[in-house]
Amino acid sequence: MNSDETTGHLRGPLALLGAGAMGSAILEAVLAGGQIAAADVRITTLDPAAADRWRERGVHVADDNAAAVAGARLVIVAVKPADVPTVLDSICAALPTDAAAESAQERCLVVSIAAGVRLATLAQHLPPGTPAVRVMPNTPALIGEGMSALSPGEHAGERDVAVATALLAACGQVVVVPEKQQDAVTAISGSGPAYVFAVAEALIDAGVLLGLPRPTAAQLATQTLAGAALMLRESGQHPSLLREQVTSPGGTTAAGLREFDRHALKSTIIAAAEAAHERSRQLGG
Ligand SMILES: NC(=O)C1=CN([C@@H]2O[C@H](COP(=O)(O)OP(=O)(O)OC[C@H]3O[C@@H](n4cnc5c(N)ncnc54)[C@H](OP(=O)(O)O)[C@@H]3O)[C@@H](O)[C@H]2O)C=CC1
Ligand SMILES: O=C(O)[C@@H]1CCC=N1
Repeated sequence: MNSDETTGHLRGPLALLGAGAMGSAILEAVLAGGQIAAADVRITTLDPAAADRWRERGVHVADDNAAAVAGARLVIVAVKPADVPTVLDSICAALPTDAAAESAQERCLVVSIAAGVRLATLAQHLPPGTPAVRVMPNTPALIGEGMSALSPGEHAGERDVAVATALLAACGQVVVVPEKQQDAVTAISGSGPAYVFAVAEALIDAGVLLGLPRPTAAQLATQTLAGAALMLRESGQHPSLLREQVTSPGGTTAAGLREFDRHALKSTIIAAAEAAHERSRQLGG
């Protein structure tokens, strides 16, 4: 197997195909958590500056995707959804075939984080029997505060799920969901950080409009979002209850929240999630 069940350490080599925003965030988290050593990681990138930065960190930058995955025990596919079939086709010959992977030690688990791309599509472009897991992570993985939902494919066993879970636990919280829920997950936690950052931007701009210096507005908005999010998580209370505690009778919050209702904020957020859900379905073809 490719994870130590007692320590959660991953056994390399690990290949990361697509060291962009999300792939890099996962790699940073796994390296920071000590789940794997940099020397056990291979990446591919066309960006010479990024290649130099990773090399300085001790990560091996392979010449191409096939070279990166040769002998790997864990492959993370983090390219754009449309590029997944081509990338898988390019590594197929470098992966163990079902017959060749005689022991669990030799199995190579493929983890795809591509939005919308279904397990059936992964299977079509991988050697028969290759264990695969579909995952939807999010960028707070970079600081170990991510949310990942994973769905195991037909050939992924308990040990493969344990390996994927060990990988993603370095990034934050992990849940296992049926694949049919992945488009909804993408709409909520995958895209969710962007919704929150958009709210942060609006709150900062509002502070500036009301006369605050921008750095002060940014500090107030950032700590308010962080504090509220932590309170929500740590109290376990329903958000409506926490909102009521802020809303003094006849006070400022009620006046502000009335504008949320007037401009249909809740419907807007639901519509945004529905649009993201639909886009995830489209990306899956
Ligand atoms: N960003 C996010 O919050 C999340 C993203 N995802 C998923 O992660 C995947 C990547 O998204 P994101 O990180 O945002 O996108 P990026 O564009 O930042 O990353 C994609 C990376 O893949 C590289 N790449 C392109 N073609 C190849 C190839 N043939 N071989 C190896 N690398 C290649 C790109 O290099 P170059 O730029 O040089 O073309 C780029 O570095 C997507 O499938 C997305 O759905 C999932 C959850 C959240
Ligand atoms: O925007 C996207 O398509 C990716 C998937 C979820 C977050 N970012």
